[in-house]
Amino acid sequence: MEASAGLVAGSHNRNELVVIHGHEEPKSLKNLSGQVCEICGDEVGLTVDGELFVACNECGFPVCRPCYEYERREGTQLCPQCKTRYKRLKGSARVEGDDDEEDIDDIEHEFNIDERNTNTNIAEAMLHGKMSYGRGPEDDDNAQYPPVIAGIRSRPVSGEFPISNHAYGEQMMGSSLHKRVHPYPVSEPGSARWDDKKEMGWKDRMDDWKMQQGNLGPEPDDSADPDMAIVDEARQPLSRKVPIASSKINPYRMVIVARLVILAFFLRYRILNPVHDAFGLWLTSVICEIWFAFSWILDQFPKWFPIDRETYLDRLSLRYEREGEPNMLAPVDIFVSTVDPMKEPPLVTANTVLSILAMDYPVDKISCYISDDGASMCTFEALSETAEFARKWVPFCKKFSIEPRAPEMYFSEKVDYLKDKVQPTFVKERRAMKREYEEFKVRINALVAKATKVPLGGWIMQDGTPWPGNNTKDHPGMIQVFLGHSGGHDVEGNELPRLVYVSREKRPGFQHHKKAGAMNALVRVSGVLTNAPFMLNLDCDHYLNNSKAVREAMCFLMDPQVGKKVCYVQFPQRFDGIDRHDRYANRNTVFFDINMKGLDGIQGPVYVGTGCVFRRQALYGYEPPKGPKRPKMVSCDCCPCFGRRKKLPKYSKNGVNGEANTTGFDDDKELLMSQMNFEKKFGQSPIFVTSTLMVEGGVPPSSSPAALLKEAIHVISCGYEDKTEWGSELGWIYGSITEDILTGFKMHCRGWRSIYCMPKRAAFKGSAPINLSDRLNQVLRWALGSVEIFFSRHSPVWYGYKEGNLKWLERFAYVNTTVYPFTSLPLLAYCTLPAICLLTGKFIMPETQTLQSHLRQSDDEDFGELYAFKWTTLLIPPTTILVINLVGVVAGISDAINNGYQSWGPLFGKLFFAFWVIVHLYPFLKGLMGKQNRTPTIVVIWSVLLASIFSLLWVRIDPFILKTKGPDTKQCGLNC
Ligand SMILES: O=c1ccn([C@@H]2O[C@H](COP(=O)(O)OP(=O)(O)O[C@H]3O[C@H](CO)[C@@H](O)[C@H](O)[C@H]3O)[C@@H](O)[C@H]2O)c(=O)[nH]1
Ligand SMILES: [Mn+2]
Ligand SMILES: [Zn+2]
Ligand SMILES: [Zn+2]
Repeated sequence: MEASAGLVAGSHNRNELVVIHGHEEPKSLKNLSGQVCEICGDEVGLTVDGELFVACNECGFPVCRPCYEYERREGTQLCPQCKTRYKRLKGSARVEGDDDEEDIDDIEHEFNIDERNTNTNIAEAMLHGKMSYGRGPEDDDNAQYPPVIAGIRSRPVSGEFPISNHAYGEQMMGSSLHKRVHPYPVSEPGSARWDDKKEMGWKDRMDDWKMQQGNLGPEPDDSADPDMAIVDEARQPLSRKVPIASSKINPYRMVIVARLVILAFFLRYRILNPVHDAFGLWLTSVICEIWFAFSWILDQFPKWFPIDRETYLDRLSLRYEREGEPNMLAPVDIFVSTVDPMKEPPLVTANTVLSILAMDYPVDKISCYISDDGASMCTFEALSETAEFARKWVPFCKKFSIEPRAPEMYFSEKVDYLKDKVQPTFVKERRAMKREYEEFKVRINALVAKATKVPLGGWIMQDGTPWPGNNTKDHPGMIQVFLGHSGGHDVEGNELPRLVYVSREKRPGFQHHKKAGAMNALVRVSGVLTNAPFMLNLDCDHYLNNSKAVREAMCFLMDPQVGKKVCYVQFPQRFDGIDRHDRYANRNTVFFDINMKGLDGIQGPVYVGTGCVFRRQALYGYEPPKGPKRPKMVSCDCCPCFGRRKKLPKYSKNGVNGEANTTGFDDDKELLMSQMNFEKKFGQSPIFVTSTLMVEGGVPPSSSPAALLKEAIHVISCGYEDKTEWGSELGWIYGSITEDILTGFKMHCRGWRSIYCMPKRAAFKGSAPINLSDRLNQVLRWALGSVEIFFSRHSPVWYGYKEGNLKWLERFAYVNTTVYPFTSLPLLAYCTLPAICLLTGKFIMPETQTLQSHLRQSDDEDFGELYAFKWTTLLIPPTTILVINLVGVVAGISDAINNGYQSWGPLFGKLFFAFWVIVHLYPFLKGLMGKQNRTPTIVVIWSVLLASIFSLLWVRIDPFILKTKGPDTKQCGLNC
């Protein structure tokens, strides 16, 4: 336990827990066994009878008793080698799910009950901490969350509040001098496995290259040449576009075209053949069909050029993290938004924050800003606890390069000790850390439990002063800086990233613009405090699942060739805890795996509100740099602003034409004028305005931390945005509850491009609404947001033609995202039509006889032959569908007859849909049957053939059948 001593310092209640897991064998016996445990490296030890302890009777894989107990209790419950389920051995505690009774003798039952009781009170309470997602398998659905308040550390609130410079110090100024260069752990054992291949690829090539050199000459010159190879490698592009193979995409394109042609003919026919005795029905249906056709086109065409991308993290590191030189990776400010601690549990937010603080990036270059729109003391205190816990958690993550770095998810994943064992102390430290985390959870849950009843007179902070946010709708702005350069180090003495709590001022009568407003407040606070050139935006329930995600983004944003025109890098939204069937379509597969890739091939993916790394300059309403892709070196060390002026053409209305003024400030008046202009746009904060001029980021060296904090409070005051361009041209754009679409749209209109980045290991993961009403609410909200945009001045239908920067396919996509909710109306109408038809006996299609005569007419036309060919081919799909459905109906009914009464229920639903389709195709069927001699035989043959193939395939792969029938047969096999 010495190795983890540092990690557990200051904790409590450990005694009981240690006993549970502790080694109990007397020392003398222990030394006798000699065999080493393959999990922890300790001796396996002997049993009470003096025999060697054997955990697995199947293969005898050496595992010591504590490891065995732990595995049974909280691990995989399997032997790491042969994967046989561990049996319960003499003297070991019962574990939920134990069904192997054979090895248990009765004498031990009493003992087990006792031990179980002592275990439950703390360990189980901790395991079952309140967490609405990512539950480990040890949590069952009815788990009660006892409000365990015992053992809560009394923790002094650090520094004064709301403005505290306690945790602040001089890190603002000294940010360019890196105290600790944190090299990218290329060769660290166990460093994230998912991209080892890429790393190895490069290393292999280096080795190959060295080998070749060695073979060529007797004495390879190993001083200069490998360096040259590294330099060459570092010069290579940081990412690559991987076009989708044309063999893959062309069939898809052909289908689009084919459908388009069919659609055209279909509509032509529908329009030219009104049904006179049911004109209203006909008109309604035709209008609906035209709308469906239109929205289908809007949806299809932006998918025309999908692309994939590949990143080279090793080159990024070679280029910007040279050994012996300061780390040149760009700083990143991370924004996390949260509102209501009851709906967005602090433990979830804490996990997000911990995953951010532990990310694989130089610590002095990341700052995490939490926006608390709920002004909740619970969130604040939880964050303070989180900062404290991060001191242990962050070094643990980095030491063992674990993934993911959100503890809840990490501990809910099982470890395979044979594969994952990287360092001898890992197993023990992991267990110690798990315990630490469980204690942390108890503390957070206690805070939440406390927060449910507001005391009379409001909340009081630990130092006795009232919480400034007691009135959530009327309170001052609050900022607290945790961690960071002088704010405390981790348990190993290393620096930690800055963590900043921000709650913007709220006053009655001021619009706060929800998330967009919160984000804009963070843009300004971070501009004043750290001013990183890039910022990552996350919802509080989206944790970092891939510790290298920001590096992935930097492969695009910092690329000298493609980077300068990239406004943001969007990652797909992935979710935990979705049921296997994705009942509520949370996964949005088509959107995130097809549409977004398609957009990436045009002008870039839309911004989806979370999991996105922005270029700060793009949020400031600037246009991308024009001209050659490779930028000229414009940098100026003497002052913060003038290296920048060249790139400010949009803000040069008053004659500040950058092109002429690259060399520096030649005119003080001009400077003053532009300063005034800037304040009109950015608001009355000289410090913030100056920060906007620094392309490479950083804060002016002259400013004191105290002054900066004062200014930060100023820029989050509620009147700050009055008469500025915030929300209309700058930052997150207001005017819709789906602010994300608008924000990205504005950037694309200015000519920026965005990038879609899909690393193999999902970059971020969120928790999706897992109950129907939440999900419906969310979908409704998104739909309303889209409609808002559609009718606003920013509607993609009419906005942004003047500049001509928005590519037309990209515009299509944006129109589609704002117009799709309208589809619900014609869809509703269209679905009602069949019922109306059934009731009235009328139909939206003319009599089938008309259809046939009509077709003969067209034979006389110029392209008659082509048309006739199409006609026969076009008959195949509907005939196929018809036959499949008929087959389905027959099969379904006969199946139900065989299986008896209870299987009729689900059948009716299916029959309904089959009939639905058949009903739709009924006129068509009548047409086929009525004029049997006229139906080309080939059509019938093909259709029956296709239908039987599909039916067979369907029967074979239907997961429903597999699922329900599997266990049944097995059970039968056991019982009979
Ligand atoms: O006044 C508010 C309201 C919301 N939020 C935050 O905004 C985020 C999104 O809000 P939520 O209610 O969770 O909406 P969702 O529908 O779950 O979010 C999706 O849809 C939103 C609107 O399109 C996007 O902004 C989100 O990033 C995206 O995940 C959350 O982090 C909230 O904490 C605030 O900061 N202040
Ligand atoms: Mn959400
Ligand atoms: Zn062991
Ligand atoms: Zn085994």
